[in-house]
Amino acid sequence: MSNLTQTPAWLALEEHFKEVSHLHLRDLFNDDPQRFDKFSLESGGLFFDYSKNRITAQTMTLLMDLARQCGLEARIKAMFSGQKINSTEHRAVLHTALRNLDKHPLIVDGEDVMPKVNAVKEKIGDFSDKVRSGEWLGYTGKVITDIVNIGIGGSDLGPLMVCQALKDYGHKRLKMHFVSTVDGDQVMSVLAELNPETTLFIISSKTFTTQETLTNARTSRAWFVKASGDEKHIAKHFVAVSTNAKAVGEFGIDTNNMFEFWDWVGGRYSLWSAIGLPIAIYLGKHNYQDLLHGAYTMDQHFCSKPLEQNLPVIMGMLGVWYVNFFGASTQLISPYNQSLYRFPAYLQQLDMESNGKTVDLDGKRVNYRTGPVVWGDTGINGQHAYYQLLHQGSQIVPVDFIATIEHPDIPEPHNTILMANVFAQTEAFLRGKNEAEVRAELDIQGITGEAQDALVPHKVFEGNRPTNTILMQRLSPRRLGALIALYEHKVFVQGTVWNINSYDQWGVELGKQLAKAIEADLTTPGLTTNHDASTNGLVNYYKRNTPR
Ligand SMILES: O=P(O)(O)OC[C@H]1O[C@](O)(CO)[C@@H](O)[C@@H]1O
Repeated sequence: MSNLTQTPAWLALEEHFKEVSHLHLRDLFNDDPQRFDKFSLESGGLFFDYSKNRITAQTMTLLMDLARQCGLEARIKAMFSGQKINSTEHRAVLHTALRNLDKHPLIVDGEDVMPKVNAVKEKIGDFSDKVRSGEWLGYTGKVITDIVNIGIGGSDLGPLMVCQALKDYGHKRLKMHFVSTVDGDQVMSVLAELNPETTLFIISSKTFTTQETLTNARTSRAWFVKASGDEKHIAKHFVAVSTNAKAVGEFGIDTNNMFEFWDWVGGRYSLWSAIGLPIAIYLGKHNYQDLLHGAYTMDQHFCSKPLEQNLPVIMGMLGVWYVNFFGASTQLISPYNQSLYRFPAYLQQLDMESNGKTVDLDGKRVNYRTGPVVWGDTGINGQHAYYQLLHQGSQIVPVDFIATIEHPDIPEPHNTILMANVFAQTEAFLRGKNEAEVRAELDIQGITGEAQDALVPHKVFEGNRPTNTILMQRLSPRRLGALIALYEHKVFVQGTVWNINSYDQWGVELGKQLAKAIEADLTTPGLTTNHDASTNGLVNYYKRNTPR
């Protein structure tokens, strides 16, 4: 599919947009009492209400036509069956194999990958059992109390997000720490809290070449060896998760203490692999398995449901509708559950590293918009910060509300107030407040005449702002697994329509390359002159002022 904007469905959507873009959600709801029932569905324990979108039944029909004309169904099959859809790296994309609970063989390069997937899963289960039960002891015979995951990007965000989201299921003796940035402040503050006798470090890096991770790992190892007095104790306190056994060995970690994964698992899709080791240790292998099970349920739904009833497809195509036809450039993720506070950051990598591309699968520059800027924080904090712009600003920002019905052990009225805000915000985005309503309110307050006229334009809300709402009973491993897989597949759907490779990330390489060169400049005496004037100026300013 070479020219998306010339497909019959795209052209039909352009015409359709002219007919429906002025329609107001208030009227769409008034005209159709069944709208909520028509535009909501449930899967994997996630209830998804998409009725508050600027769509009609015809919009959905055309969006599904577009998905079909872009070959979505065949592409789903291609991914799940292990075809090398990551074309620039010649790799299969098989994070779904890691949660393939039906254990069907999956052939990559002539080999069934399931036996090795299951063997690593077993190794993770055994190791996590040992650490949790206290069988795994530190060099002085004490049980492990602190786990430090050292990794960045996909080797950090997934485990971090899940451990925080599911902390109610976490082992009470174990404290989890995550070190990602090369800013030494983070690693030094974490180390300052720790007792080397009871700390386990997990060095997580797909490539085992990432500078930030290796720098933090070396600092931690030096701290540990100094405290323990002997390198031989490393074996009890350092394990690695990687695809690169050679580099792990060179770093000084016994490869028996390495948990393997494979190049067909993308970094931002890797929490299902051994990168999930901290999750398994903290939550226990049964909860970890439940997380995988939740994702598997969503995989099954995604593979089997017709596009019209397929949650990730609907979600993905709604995103296409806003990005490509309404010109939305951002997507807000608004979880109303404090435990999900790193979920937007996790989705930022998932979505933006996947679909932040401008070149299609044939190497041609696209002539349409692709992935939006994904951003967010917990919703209730957002309401008191940036929601003003969402309600009355000049751009359209689609919002995903994510909320949980039960919050065990939280006293009322906290949850009732929280949920009231979820529903109120989605209602406010839908209906807004028109001039007549504003005037009626001001009349009641006794503000009339010129004073009223002056205030009215400021108090009017246009409404008609699109939202999705995802509800789940409670934030459990299964529900979270399904939620993460939902977003993974949504990203896949959009990447398919935009005809881009969602599984490479060349865009992060240039900065890394230049940083290496500049690092050398920073430690070379004398004036630096080999960059543009601004970069030279900044480097030289730094060199003049850095205390050495
Ligand atoms: O796991 P690694 O190889 O250390 O990479 C960490 C992260 O760095 C990136 O390659 C981007 O620089 C991500 O895709 C990846 O998740």
